[in-house]
Amino acid sequence: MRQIGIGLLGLGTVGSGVVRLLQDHKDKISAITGRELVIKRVVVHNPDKKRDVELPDVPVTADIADMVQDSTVQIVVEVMGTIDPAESYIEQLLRAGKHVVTANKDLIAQKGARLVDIAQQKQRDLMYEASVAGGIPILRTIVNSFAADQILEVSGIVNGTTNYILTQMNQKKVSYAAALKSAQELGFAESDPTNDVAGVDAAYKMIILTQFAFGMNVTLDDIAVEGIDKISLEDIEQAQNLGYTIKLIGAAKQIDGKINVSVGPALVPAANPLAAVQNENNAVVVKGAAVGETMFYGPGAGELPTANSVLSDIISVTKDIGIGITGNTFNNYRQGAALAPATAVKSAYYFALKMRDIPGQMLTLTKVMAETQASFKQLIQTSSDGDFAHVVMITHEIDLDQLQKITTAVANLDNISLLSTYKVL
Ligand SMILES: NC(=O)C1=CN([C@@H]2O[C@H](COP(=O)(O)OP(=O)(O)OC[C@H]3O[C@@H](n4cnc5c(N)ncnc54)[C@H](OP(=O)(O)O)[C@@H]3O)[C@@H](O)[C@H]2O)C=CC1
Ligand SMILES: N[C@@H](CC=O)C(=O)O
Repeated sequence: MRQIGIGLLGLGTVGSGVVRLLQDHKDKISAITGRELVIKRVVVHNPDKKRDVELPDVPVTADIADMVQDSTVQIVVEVMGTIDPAESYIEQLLRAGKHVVTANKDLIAQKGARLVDIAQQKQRDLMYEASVAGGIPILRTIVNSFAADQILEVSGIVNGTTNYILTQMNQKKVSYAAALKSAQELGFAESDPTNDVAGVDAAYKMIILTQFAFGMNVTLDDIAVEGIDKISLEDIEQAQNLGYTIKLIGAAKQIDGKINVSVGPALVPAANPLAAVQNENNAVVVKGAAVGETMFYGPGAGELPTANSVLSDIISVTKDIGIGITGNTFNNYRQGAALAPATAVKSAYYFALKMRDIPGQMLTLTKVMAETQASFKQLIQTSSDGDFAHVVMITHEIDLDQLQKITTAVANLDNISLLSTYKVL
């Protein structure tokens, strides 16, 4: 059987999973592709590090030139992460005639368009299924199965680390710091987890999803991004008492023909299926004009689930090589949609407030709401410790301008302070 030479750029969590799946499912992959997939070379940061996968006789070096010049390698799997030097490495590999499969959402979200152009010029494949929602095959599903539908919204939980942290805080009352440490140990978090907890990793995934769903290129500057780093155990408990779970939600929606993209924590009602998505699992809801609402669920991070998505790309590329059709872009949908203005974006909001327990406080709050032309869905006193009362207010849908006005007005009140604000789904 003819061989396809695979090169690995990175042999950490995902790279090790790719090796394991290639070794464990060798025969099935050969039966499906008609080729024997053989790892020919590995490039890592530190070639002397002990690995927990065995690759006898495969050269492991730290120099990208070794990979670029290796004529036995046809497909390179980039699972090292970061922009610099990954962007330059992939460019060199494509220009040298290699096909590239990557799980690197930072890179695809920020530099994808340029790399896609290079791949097309060189008639090479560049695929990145694992870059969004780890083990859920969402990108290929949007390309293939939603091709004829008009997508109205793509939203959900697209970061495994933050969902793991929030689940641990919710179910086991584990502290934020301890839950993050455990997500790192389990291999869900990025090597620097700042982007995970700040919502930036989810925003990169929403950039890619927006490109696939709406054919539109957005940048990080176009997205309102908020992370989970300020969420306390008290916030989580309070939400739970009211029948909600706090989740980090990414959403790209069509509003009057324009697109809004956001990432931030939201209170999800217990009856919403997203509330049941636990630990490192992700769920992506795709609403189509024809199909209605669909939801895709599965592990959003971790060694083998992510490696499975990488392998699905390797197999696609292998098939393309076999029938001589390489160089088609992963997603070729492009349209000139515009961004929706902030005032078009509406949601219900939750406000947790602490107020001095003196007469007239609820009236003061009601006045703020009336002046902002906003209305309450719920206004509840949740506790009182004598001098102070804790109050939760949930509004009907308001726009971002009203949200800002309420927040500013409350900040100017003497005896009421705002503890936290969250969107409510
Ligand atoms: N972990 C996950 O669940 C998921 C990860 N991803 C993405 O997959 C990619 C890899 O993630 P993950 O496996 O977790 O990362 P790891 O940190 O576990 O592994 C990174 C690997 O890249 C190597 N590496 C780092 N810098 C360089 C460099 N300059 N030159 C050569 N090799 C380098 C490291 O080498 P060495 O081992 O010698 O240090 C290591 O083998 C990232 O883009 C991540 O965002 C996507 C979906 C899920
Ligand atoms: N750090 C990411 C890994 C997968 O993309 C996450 O936690 O989702």
